[in-house]
Amino acid sequence: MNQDSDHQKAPAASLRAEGITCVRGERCLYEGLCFEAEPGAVLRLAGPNGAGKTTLMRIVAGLLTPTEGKIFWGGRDTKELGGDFRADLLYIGHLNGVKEELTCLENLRTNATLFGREASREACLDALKQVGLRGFEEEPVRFLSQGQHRRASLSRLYLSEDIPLWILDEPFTALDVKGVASLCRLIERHAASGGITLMTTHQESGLSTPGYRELDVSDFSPARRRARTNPEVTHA
Ligand SMILES: Nc1ncnc2c1ncn2[C@@H]1O[C@H](COP(=O)(O)OP(=O)(O)OP(=O)(O)O)[C@@H](O)[C@H]1O
Repeated sequence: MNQDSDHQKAPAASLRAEGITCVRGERCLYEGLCFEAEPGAVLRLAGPNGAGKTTLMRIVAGLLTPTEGKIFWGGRDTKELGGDFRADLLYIGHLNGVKEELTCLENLRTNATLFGREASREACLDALKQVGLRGFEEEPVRFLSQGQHRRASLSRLYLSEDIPLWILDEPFTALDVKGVASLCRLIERHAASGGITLMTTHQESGLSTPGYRELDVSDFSPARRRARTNPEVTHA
């Protein structure tokens, strides 16, 4: 656990997507997509490139409005919850979200401040140690390798174990074997304490937690739906 114990863990809530339809450009990615994730769930979004996994994570995080459908947190519409929902989630996109010109330590502290959270120097140093970046704390992020960039971004998780919902887009990309293993352990620990992780990855991670399951978003594509309702249609 991180040593910054000031943060109270928010009460566990469940996450539910109901009837999500999303049209991007000319294309309908999915229709009537639904899922429910209870406390302790690790839900991996699966599907081929372009199926709409990132899009769905952005919809859940409130960064994108679906064509139809709603997201519920603890049974309440996240649009109505607004800031109360945003305070309960941490979103790490595949673009890393770190400022190149800032050092690893400055990135962590600035990020915490942006989200209205306290993060002592000691807690930040500990988080950097957890991701193997001890010794790089004063290094501007632009001098780091791709995998170290990823680690700098993921170090935020170690300061966010009390945040109940993690949304992680391709968190394992560029990580070495040890980095993948320690991220798996962290996600498993988050789940064991009632947190929910919504994530996507194209690589097998070896995540092992009772709440792990997968949702293939392409199962909700219009072509698949048509094939289900009319079994004569065998291909998209
Ligand atoms: N801003 C946008 N405007 C229009 N279409 C977009 C936009 N962003 C993404 N798309 C389209 O939406 C579709 C889904 O993209 P998305 O990034 O969600 O897929 P993905 O399943 O995460 O793919 P990958 O596995 O390659 O990361 C793609 O066809 C993409 O071209």
